Amino acid sequence: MDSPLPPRESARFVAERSRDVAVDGEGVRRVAELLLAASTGPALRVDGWRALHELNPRAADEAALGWVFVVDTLNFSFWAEQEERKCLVTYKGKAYSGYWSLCAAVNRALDEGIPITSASYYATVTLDQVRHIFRSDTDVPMPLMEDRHRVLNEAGRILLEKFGGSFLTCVRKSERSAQKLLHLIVENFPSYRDVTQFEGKRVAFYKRAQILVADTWSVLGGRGDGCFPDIASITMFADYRLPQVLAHLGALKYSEELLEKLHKGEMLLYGDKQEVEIRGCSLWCVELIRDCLLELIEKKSEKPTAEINSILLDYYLWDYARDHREDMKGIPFHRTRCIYY
Ligand SMILES: Nc1nc2c(c(CN[C@H]3C=C[C@H](O)[C@@H]3O)cn2[C@@H]2O[C@H](COP(=O)(O)O)[C@@H](O)[C@H]2O)c(=O)[nH]1
Repeated sequence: MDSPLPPRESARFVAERSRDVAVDGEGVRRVAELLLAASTGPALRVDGWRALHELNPRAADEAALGWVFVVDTLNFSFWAEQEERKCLVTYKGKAYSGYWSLCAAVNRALDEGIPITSASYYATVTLDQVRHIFRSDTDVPMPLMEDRHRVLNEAGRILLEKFGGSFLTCVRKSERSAQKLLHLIVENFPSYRDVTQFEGKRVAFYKRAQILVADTWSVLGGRGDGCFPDIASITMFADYRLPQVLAHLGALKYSEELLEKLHKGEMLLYGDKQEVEIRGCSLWCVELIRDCLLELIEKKSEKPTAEINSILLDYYLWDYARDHREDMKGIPFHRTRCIYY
């Protein structure tokens, strides 16, 4: 079977043919201007990954990479049916929701002496143990618990068989190429194969594989095994939060028909035409924002504190969405239940 279009080309293909979602040029420019103001600050830097997020590993070693691998293997589908009734995990006195509830549960397990980041453990962890490790403080469990159990066993078994149980071994096989690491991940780990089709073409957004490469780069601070000269070839990660914040900021526009569907909370299936249009246009939108931002920086002839790439823009916008949850209430996110994002 022919290999799918890579993420950036997939996004361009979808954006050029999309009918219910469109990138707004004026909105793109406004977001680029918002990011320009941040471009000299701590946020748009690889070190922000650790500095701005207390749950991320403090170290930059093999264990920290093991943490990143297991977290990104489970980094999907945290949205709650009802916003006011959701999974919460309290860690060191603070309650975390969504993606952070996953990180809090992993850290809580490690503190309880459960080796949840060791492949030899999660390759054979049982469903009951997974339910205990990712238990919620509320009566609302983390979504897709059975899928989480299945992908954990699968990823653990493959990491043991092919990489001696160490994600660092997989990273070193990439020989410091982000693209090679991306392909090692999707070729070896089936749950990362975020591939669908649009108008007869196979398209790949590889959301969890790309964020795994990005988090590998981040946890290693872009140094040593994490020094990827081609890291700028990684695009934003097509999840359900970025489209929402891009629509909120006016860079993405939905058709009336789609907006009505989203407001009603209707589910979109993974691979539905409109779901692919939302993800593809969001990815393409961030590529255009990056191009516009680099032009603005050039004009201001202000040297950015560090290299600006789509990963850092994504992280910034994802954090922005977290910090502006209230303001974004009027803009619905799309509801898809899957293991890919
Ligand atoms: N585009 C993009 N999507 C991201 C992330 C993250 C967290 N990663 C970084 C963030 C801080 C650390 O530095 C991590 O490196 C999670 N997600 C996705 O969001 C959804 C969960 O959202 P909510 O329900 O609100 O928690 C779900 O699909 C999850 O897969 C990101 O960064 N970008």
